Amino acid sequence: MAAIETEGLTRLFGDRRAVDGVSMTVPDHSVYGVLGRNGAGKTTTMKMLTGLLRPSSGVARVCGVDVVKDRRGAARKIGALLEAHGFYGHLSGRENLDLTRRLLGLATTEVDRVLDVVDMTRDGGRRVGDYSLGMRQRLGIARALLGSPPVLMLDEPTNGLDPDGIADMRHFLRELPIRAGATVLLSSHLLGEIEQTATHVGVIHQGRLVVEGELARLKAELAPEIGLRVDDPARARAVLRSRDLTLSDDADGLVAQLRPGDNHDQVCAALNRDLVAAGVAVFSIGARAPSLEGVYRAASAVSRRPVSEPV
Ligand SMILES: Nc1ncnc2c1ncn2[C@@H]1O[C@H](COP(=O)(O)OP(=O)(O)OP(=O)(O)O)[C@@H](O)[C@H]1O
Repeated sequence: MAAIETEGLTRLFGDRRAVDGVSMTVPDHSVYGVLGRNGAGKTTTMKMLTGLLRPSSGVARVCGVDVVKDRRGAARKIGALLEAHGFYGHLSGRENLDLTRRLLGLATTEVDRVLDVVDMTRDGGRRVGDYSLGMRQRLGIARALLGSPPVLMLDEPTNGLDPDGIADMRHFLRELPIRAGATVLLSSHLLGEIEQTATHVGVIHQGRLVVEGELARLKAELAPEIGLRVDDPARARAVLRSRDLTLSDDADGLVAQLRPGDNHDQVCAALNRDLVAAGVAVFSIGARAPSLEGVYRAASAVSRRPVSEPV
């Protein structure tokens, strides 16, 4: 059984379709990354799954439990890190966790267990007010882990962290299914973030799920690409227009998408010959490794932004 399954999940705000007919499948024990621009509908989707928002239509099941018919039952399957943490700064991390533990009626040993999972056993006795943002984020995940929910839902888990904190958190997220024995659903507007942490990806664009699947498989299915750096991209575009290629821009220059079966080396040599013959200086030309950016570009056909920028 899938950890999360939705069919035609839709949420309207007035006549605005924030989430529009999303049918997604999050496999058990995957790290599933929901990728989309700001306002794409990621948070609204997560809120419907956790029972914070009611769907306008459609069905969603968490570990087989329907989120509308049994909102509490479904919510019990999920540990979520959604918004501001709301920790008490004057209490220690351990004391903060203990408050939630008591509310949930769990054994006292739960606090030690979750602190251990997030590698914060040593810092558990310190005041949360003295924690770094990254530590507070980990404490938020520790709280989501209380009671061992089978699904963890993390909305933009690296938001606001510094580069070291981001690297640590990404490493931690990759290990989370093993450490916590859970399925992880995380959202991000950063391609690199999903690429480095997720086993599966779903791209949401304007409320719709435009592509979904195992990341490695989606990459493998991509048409091969050639990256070009030239002195005059506009001229190069004009020269290459005669060839049957899809051209787009990226941070480093131009990207030419080949047809399945095309031979990289031969196409590279031919493009190089054409460009040089037309007086365009070619700084570099070569095959590009299939990337999530390619998957995103192919799926939404809207992103022409550099890979380092948020989608
Ligand atoms: N309570 C609300 N009332 C009206 N419109 C809303 C409400 N919540 C979200 N929206 C709108 O729904 C759309 C989707 O928002 P959502 O927060 O789900 O996007 P997101 O992908 O999570 O973006 P971000 O990364 O910025 O959080 C946006 O256009 C947003 O303005």
